[in-house]
Amino acid sequence: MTSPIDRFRPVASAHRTLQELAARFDLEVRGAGADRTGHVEIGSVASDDRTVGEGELFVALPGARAHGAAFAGAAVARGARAVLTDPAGAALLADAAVAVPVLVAADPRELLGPVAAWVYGEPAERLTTFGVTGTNGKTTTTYLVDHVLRALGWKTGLVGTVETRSGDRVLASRLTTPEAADLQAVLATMVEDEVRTLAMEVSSHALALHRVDGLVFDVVGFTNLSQDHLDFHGDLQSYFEAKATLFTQQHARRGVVVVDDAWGERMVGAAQVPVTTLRVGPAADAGTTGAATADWSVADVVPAPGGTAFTLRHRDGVQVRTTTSLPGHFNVANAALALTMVLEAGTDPRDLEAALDAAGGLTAAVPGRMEVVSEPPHAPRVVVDFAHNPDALALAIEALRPTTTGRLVVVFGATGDRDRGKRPTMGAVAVDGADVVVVTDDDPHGEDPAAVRAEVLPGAHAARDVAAAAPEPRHVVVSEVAPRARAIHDSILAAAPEDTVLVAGRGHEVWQEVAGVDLALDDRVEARAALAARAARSGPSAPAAPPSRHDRPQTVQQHDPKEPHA
Ligand SMILES: CC(=O)N[C@H]1[C@@H](OP(=O)(O)OP(=O)(O)OC[C@H]2O[C@@H](n3ccc(=O)[nH]c3=O)[C@H](O)[C@@H]2O)O[C@H](CO)[C@@H](O)[C@@H]1O[C@H](C)C(=O)N[C@@H](C)C(=O)N[C@H](CCC(=O)O)C(=O)O
Ligand SMILES: Nc1ncnc2c1ncn2[C@@H]1O[C@H](COP(=O)(O)OP(=O)(O)OP(=O)(O)O)[C@@H](O)[C@H]1O
Repeated sequence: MTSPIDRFRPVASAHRTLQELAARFDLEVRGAGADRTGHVEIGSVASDDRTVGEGELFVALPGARAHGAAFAGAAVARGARAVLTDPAGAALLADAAVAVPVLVAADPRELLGPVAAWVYGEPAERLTTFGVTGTNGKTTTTYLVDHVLRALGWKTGLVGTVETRSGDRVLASRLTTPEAADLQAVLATMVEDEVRTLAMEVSSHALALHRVDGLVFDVVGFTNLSQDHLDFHGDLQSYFEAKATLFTQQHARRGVVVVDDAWGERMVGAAQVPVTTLRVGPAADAGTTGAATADWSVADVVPAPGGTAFTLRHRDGVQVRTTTSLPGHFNVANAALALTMVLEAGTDPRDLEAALDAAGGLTAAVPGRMEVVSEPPHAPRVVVDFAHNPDALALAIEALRPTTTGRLVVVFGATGDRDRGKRPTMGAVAVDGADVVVVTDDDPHGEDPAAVRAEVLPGAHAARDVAAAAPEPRHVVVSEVAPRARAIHDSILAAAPEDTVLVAGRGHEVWQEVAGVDLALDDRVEARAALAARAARSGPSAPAAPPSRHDRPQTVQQHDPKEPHA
């Protein structure tokens, strides 16, 4: 039976028997056919019944919304030959009299990765693997690692928020870091596709939920830590601790840590694997602040044709000079981290510099990350970015300020049903950096969009009043406009050609979840429609404006990459 959810799955696999599986992982066997496990072969593993194919092991996990055992019957109907579950799941299956053997473990979530890796023949061992964690910069750094590896001539694989790629084959991602069974199937597919390297994002959710168990990365990287995801982790310390588990022998052989913030220093202290430090420093003093104490530092950051040039220098004198086309000082940090990770994997710095020279520098385009939709002189500069927490929003604004000759306009909202604490702070940081702040909706999910905006606005209003009363007053305009497409449209139409309009928070996303329904909404599409409307307004020779959807959002099927649901 074909899978209703697209995913990578290897064509061939080791075909282990249930008897071998039970012996290898010390599993109790119950249920129908428990005495014939030596004759039952499994070729692949799934933890969601909607992805099950013929001859699979279905791992039924207890979850926040359901117990996977509730879907075991459907999984067997789709071809599952056995079920692995916990004692509670086994009890449910005994009642349901499921017609296949049931393997029982105390915590099958912890076993899922190692079991899948074993079934697929430990594919990660045949790849050079890079894992990136941190609050901001995972996607960008992962793309940059991939870009560097390709420049070096490797056939590469990539796993992250935007897409999953095995060589030239691409699927849109549902989670930033896939569930363990799906991840191991991706790795096995990459081995079949003769991919040699993996660059992958590792979210804190993935670490807490054992999605990367069974995978030991050759090199892991840490970008930074700031407030996000506290709805899941509770507090920053727990969030940090989840990230820190990546820097243990269970998950990594060595690590690279950006030590620009205190969390980086703490990560070095917490790491249980050898760690190399990288200090990029703030834009003003890159390469000087604390550079002497870090293994690698960044120096000589200057504007260059097509981007920013910088030197990554080891304290023993070895260095690599290159350029990145991605705007913003934080992207120099992402680029430096990507280079350091590749160097830590054993690449010769001279080979790296030569490969980057031949490739024209770090020119990776990252969808929805500081993506420039239009440039002056005839239209305002419009930039779509994924910044959806206070730190990222502040840095995205800061990155655009030096090159904005007019007003800096920021259109953004906060996510519903997620970390409420960051809402007023986002309002405040937007006002601190911009001239015009338009508060709109992000993904409201199940929350009333107006109620989410009402928690962002007090932060914006308070910061606006402080700015107006300062010795050198700034008069920031704060408004509330919804729905989001209207906010984008109105802001672009109102902007002067010398202004910059930053549309922040949703980046590459193409669905907006409102009251449990996903609406088609792509900030880049809306921005282009508004730009075309501007062009049509300013002269008869201008191209006709495509219709904007801002008054009539289209209802579509469920799928939302940032806050996905299975
Ligand atoms: C907190 C969290 O991450 N939860 C994820 C987790 O949910 P859960 O364990 O509670 O599972 P559940 O929905 O109760 O279902 C129980 C079991 O039944 C299975 N099931 C469920 C329904 C069904 O029809 N058939 C079926 O087989 C499920 O696959 C699961 O194994 O497993 C589910 C199945 O894979 C995920 O959909 C769900 O993602 C939730 C919805 C989610 O949005 N996660 C986000 C927050 C997330 O993980 N984000 C990070 C990135 C964060 C960032 O840095 O921005 C990510 O790595 O993507
Ligand atoms: N090194 C960085 N430091 C701070 N902010 C950054 C950094 N890199 C990117 N950002 C900002 O964070 C946003 C998200 O970047 P990116 O998608 O690369 O990070 P991420 O860690 O994958 O995010 P998420 O976990 O939310 O998917 C960008 O759009 C940009 O505004």
